[in-house]
Amino acid sequence: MKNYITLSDIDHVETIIREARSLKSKNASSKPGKGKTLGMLFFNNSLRTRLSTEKAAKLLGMEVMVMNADKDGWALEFEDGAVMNSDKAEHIKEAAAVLSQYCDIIAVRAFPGLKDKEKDESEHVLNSFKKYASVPIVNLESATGHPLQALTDAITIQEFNKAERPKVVLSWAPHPKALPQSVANSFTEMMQRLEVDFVITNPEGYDLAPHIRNGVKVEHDQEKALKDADFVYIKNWSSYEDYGQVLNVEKNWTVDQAKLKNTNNAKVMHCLPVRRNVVIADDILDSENSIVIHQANNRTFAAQAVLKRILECRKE
Ligand SMILES: NCCC[C@H](NC(=O)CCC(=O)O)C(=O)O
Ligand SMILES: NC(=O)OP(=O)(O)O
Repeated sequence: MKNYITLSDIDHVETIIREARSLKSKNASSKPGKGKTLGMLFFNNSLRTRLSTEKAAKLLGMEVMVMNADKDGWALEFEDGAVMNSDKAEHIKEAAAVLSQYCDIIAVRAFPGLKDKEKDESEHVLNSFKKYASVPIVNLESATGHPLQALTDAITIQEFNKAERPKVVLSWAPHPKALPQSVANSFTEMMQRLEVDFVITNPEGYDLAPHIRNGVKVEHDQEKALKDADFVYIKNWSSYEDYGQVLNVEKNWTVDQAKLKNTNNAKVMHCLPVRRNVVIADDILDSENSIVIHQANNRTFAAQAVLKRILECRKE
């Protein structure tokens, strides 16, 4: 694996899930990261991604440097040929080249602006790092995807699954802020690569991008969609059609125990952080149905499997 920017960087999803689970089950003794440095740049807040990726890198023997790039670094210019006489002090060309001398892998979190669809879809931040850095790039959640989260989610579903072909439902939930589609996008892409029956449920106006859905069934009736579900993944995202907007939704989409009634005693997942009683009710989060804490733990092993692959590829 050269980079981990989108799920398409994984050839065989089952193999890397197996590897992550095996890393989880034993204390890694080999340290393929010895003498190597991971640099992590955050343009947005994080708890899990930041700490689980740092932990994963250290388990592999790596040194880790973390920077809150939005607060502590120079404001970066990404446009080629820009006349930098305003607020941007440093160009990505220099920043990425310099970082590549300090780090063996660069990991970046950069959410979408949610104003300009084309700009967000071009993934200009991640792709500029890829273009101007000379080391591998890892996506820590970008404008359109969160592939480390999706790998975590696949591991978690496999661990809890009892059915031959489980029914997995991605259910949109309300949120006061406009959030990225990234988590929902990567989860949707990942589910298409697993042996599951996958359904998305969201209000009208909230359908994910057609190239992400790729023919996946969208059921606008949440109750219908949840019927017989084995796993319910709950997540808010802002509108794709009315790009980045929070639309008026009449029905109550918050998931609570009453809504799980017709499921197959579904396990409930969320990437976290979750706003209690807006996205998911307390009566789920504090119940046996919730596997969100277990899921968050798997972030470490997903990151460990990905970093290990990248380190091994660099050695060849
Ligand atoms: N990586 C996990 C989720 C990150 C982000 N959530 C948030 O920004 C929530 C913030 C809040 O609840 O105010 C998202 O949905 O993509
Ligand atoms: N799930 C996740 O990415 O969490 P953080 O935003 O806290 O990193």
